[in-house]
Amino acid sequence: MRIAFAADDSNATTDAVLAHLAAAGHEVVRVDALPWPDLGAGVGRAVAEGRAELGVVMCWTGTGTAIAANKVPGALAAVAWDPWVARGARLWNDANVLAMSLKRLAPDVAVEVLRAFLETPAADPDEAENIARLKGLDTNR
Ligand SMILES: O=C(CO)[C@H](O)[C@H](O)COP(=O)(O)O
Repeated sequence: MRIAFAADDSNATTDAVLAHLAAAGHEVVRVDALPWPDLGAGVGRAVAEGRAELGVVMCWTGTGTAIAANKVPGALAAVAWDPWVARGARLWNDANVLAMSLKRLAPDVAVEVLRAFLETPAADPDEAENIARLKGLDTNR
């Protein structure tokens, strides 16, 4: 799968995420933009324009890059800090960008969260109406 990735810092957690993406055979599309609003929006655009199927953004908290990605119509970014939340973001929200804190998640936890996000299929059919409403908000701004 093609995964757009950007982070505004690097440490053992970002290294573990990138190592997992490579080991799992994903093609990583690096978005080299700074500061964090630009990198979040850059990953959002990469996904919304079809240059990547999913995106991963990482900043100190995960929140700023998620907010920035969510400014791009077609990008649905979710902050996740454990695998259950990451699975829910895919199943119930159809999220296509995962945002994680590079400061607060240990490397092994970040990889578990990432795996849950990547391995969960998008959108439970029971949520179709809610997800359509969510996507409709893009055009109602
Ligand atoms: O978590 C973040 C945004 O939500 C940033 O990573 C944090 O604020 C540091 O950014 P900068 O070094 O550009 O001031």
